[in-house]
Amino acid sequence: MTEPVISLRGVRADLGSRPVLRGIDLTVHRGEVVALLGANGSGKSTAVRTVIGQVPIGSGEIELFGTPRRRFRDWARIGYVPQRTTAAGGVPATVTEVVSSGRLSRTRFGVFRKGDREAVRHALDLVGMADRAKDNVDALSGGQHQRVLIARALACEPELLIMDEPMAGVDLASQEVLAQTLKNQVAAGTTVLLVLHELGPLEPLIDRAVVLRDGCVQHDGPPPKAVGQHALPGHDHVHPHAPAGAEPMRTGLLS
Ligand SMILES: Nc1ncnc2c1ncn2[C@@H]1O[C@H](COP(=O)(O)OP(=O)(O)OP(=O)(O)O)[C@@H](O)[C@H]1O
Repeated sequence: MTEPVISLRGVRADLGSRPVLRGIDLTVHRGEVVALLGANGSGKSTAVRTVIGQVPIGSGEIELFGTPRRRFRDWARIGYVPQRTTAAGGVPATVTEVVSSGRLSRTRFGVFRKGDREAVRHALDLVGMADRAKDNVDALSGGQHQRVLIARALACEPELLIMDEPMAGVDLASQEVLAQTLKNQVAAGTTVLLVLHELGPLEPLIDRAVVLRDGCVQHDGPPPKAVGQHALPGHDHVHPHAPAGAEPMRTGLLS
């Protein structure tokens, strides 16, 4: 087994007065692709948000690349794709501007050099959006927005990719592009933690599934076969996101 890239031990977290994570153990080793599954409200998003420091933990320990999270500073090693939101995004920006924001952590004092601009172009190529580089993100479909968010995460050439429901509300063509992009990343050695509500087209890539139920780990092992997570006991997921083909969603791209 390779060394742990993400390690959560006994992690508890409350949101408001509600205990949302009730003692989670989760380890992702270098090179692994782990799917975090579970019903709506089981704590999947909260778990990944504790990993990247967006949700404080009440107790337990989190390590990133073997370093306690509170001392971890090397955020350029991690690409994060947040859960899509239907809330209005606000700031007008081009596709290149959004993807460039993902490269900032690799620059010195925010100054873009040739290599940085090339990395941004390459990230856009990877998700098949190079021809939309100058477009305003408001002009994109939901699936294209998601490709841009993934390009933003790839722009820093991360060793670890954390994605919260990357396929949610994404049209079939974009799903195929994203699955292929992810496959290439995994082949190149990137470690991946994905929140999913079903395995879908990513199923062949998944090494291990961790299923949450009411803030606890219910299963940690081989992914449920072929049928996806819907076959698991206790599954009652109603997906909250807009269907494919709906009006372009605003994703809060710059937040
Ligand atoms: N800011 C908040 N304040 C209070 N409760 C919250 C907050 N955010 C989330 N919750 C609650 O915490 C629980 C876990 O939410 P979380 O988003 O982690 O679940 P999830 O498994 O990712 O669900 P989904 O599949 O719907 O995205 C839910 O019951 C949710 O209502």
